[in-house]
Amino acid sequence: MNAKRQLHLTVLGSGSWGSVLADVLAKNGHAVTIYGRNPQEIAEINEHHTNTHYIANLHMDESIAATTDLRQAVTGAAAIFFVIPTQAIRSVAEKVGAILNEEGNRPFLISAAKGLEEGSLDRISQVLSQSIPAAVRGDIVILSGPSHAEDVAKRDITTLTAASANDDAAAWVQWIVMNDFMRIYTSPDVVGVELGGAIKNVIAIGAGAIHGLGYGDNTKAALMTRGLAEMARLGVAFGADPLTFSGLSGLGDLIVTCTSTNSRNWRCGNRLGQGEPLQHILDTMGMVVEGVPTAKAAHDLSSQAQVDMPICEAIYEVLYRQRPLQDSIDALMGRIAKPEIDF
Ligand SMILES: NC(=O)C1=CN([C@@H]2O[C@H](COP(=O)(O)OP(=O)(O)OC[C@H]3O[C@@H](n4cnc5c(N)ncnc54)[C@H](O)[C@@H]3O)[C@@H](O)[C@H]2O)C=CC1
Ligand SMILES: O=C(CO)COP(=O)(O)O
Repeated sequence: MNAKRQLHLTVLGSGSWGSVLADVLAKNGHAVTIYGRNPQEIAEINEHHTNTHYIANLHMDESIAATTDLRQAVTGAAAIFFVIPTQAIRSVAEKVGAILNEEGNRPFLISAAKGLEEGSLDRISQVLSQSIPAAVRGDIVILSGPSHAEDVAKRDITTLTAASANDDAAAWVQWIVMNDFMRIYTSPDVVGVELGGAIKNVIAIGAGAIHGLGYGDNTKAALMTRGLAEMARLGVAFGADPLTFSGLSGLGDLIVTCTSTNSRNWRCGNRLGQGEPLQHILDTMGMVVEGVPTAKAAHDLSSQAQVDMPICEAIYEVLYRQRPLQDSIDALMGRIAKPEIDF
């Protein structure tokens, strides 16, 4: 991998995915800076090359420079990876935009986060393009797919999709991330890739919840397959290619998130299914559970666009309307009979 030309790449977010992605990029031969807001964690990365709260057993590449200084992090970067929770992206991106306006390095912007912004209901590429003017940045690329940080840290073979309106930008990201255990595909379908990554987190809360309630494999398969139909229906309403949802950022990520105890969304659902209150789960998870705010945004978006998403709606009602889980499941099963394919 060291045959690649060394680029200065910046990762914003020193949580589990940011730390592992920074490590992959550094091991690919690039000069990587990671930005975080927690001084203790940044000091731990610089001094011990670990980030134990977020990712156990990872010895990060010792060339990685960690900083709490956003200006230092983004100045001179060829690309900036946004790997912070969706709801925080706009505020960080606006600060990045102001810095780039003065520095003028015009980096590519890569989102590796998955969610919809509450209130605006925007996808992350929309948040980035609104917050950072086109004159001070390169193209926007979405990097998404089945990739639990814990498994990537172990160099488990992992596949992702790099999606951009500009094929060359997607191919560039493919080139900088790909190595002997990371295989990256490109896609022009930004809307489909982003909506798949966002909605699979909501469905994964449902998958955890049915597990916590004691349902078995048939129910899990039903939830995942009908959940996939819902994300595709939403995507098609916003111009996505329905085939994208059978790809890595749709079905692929749905599989990994709905079937793994590594998933924070699955774990949140599982604990809900066992009767724990949502707020207590969120207060003690210690990491982001993207499906919770995205369930609210998906509820608002599907209502506005008049897209039928009964499973996501049931999960929204459990999370935000205190509807008992079993009652929501019974209501789903009591719906009118219908054909399977109904775009
Ligand atoms: N963990 C994983 O396996 C994967 C996560 N993702 C996505 O990546 C995004 C980040 O997830 P994780 O790293 O797992 O979350 P995490 O909860 O492990 O870490 C989040 C990090 O963001 C930081 N942060 C939060 N608000 C911030 C702000 N305003 N400014 C600066 N930093 C801020 C936190 O301090 C923390 O370091 C999410 O959208 C997630 O869905 C995508 C693929 C894999
Ligand atoms: O997106 C992910 C894996 O691809 C991570 O999912 P969780 O946020 O549920 O852990």
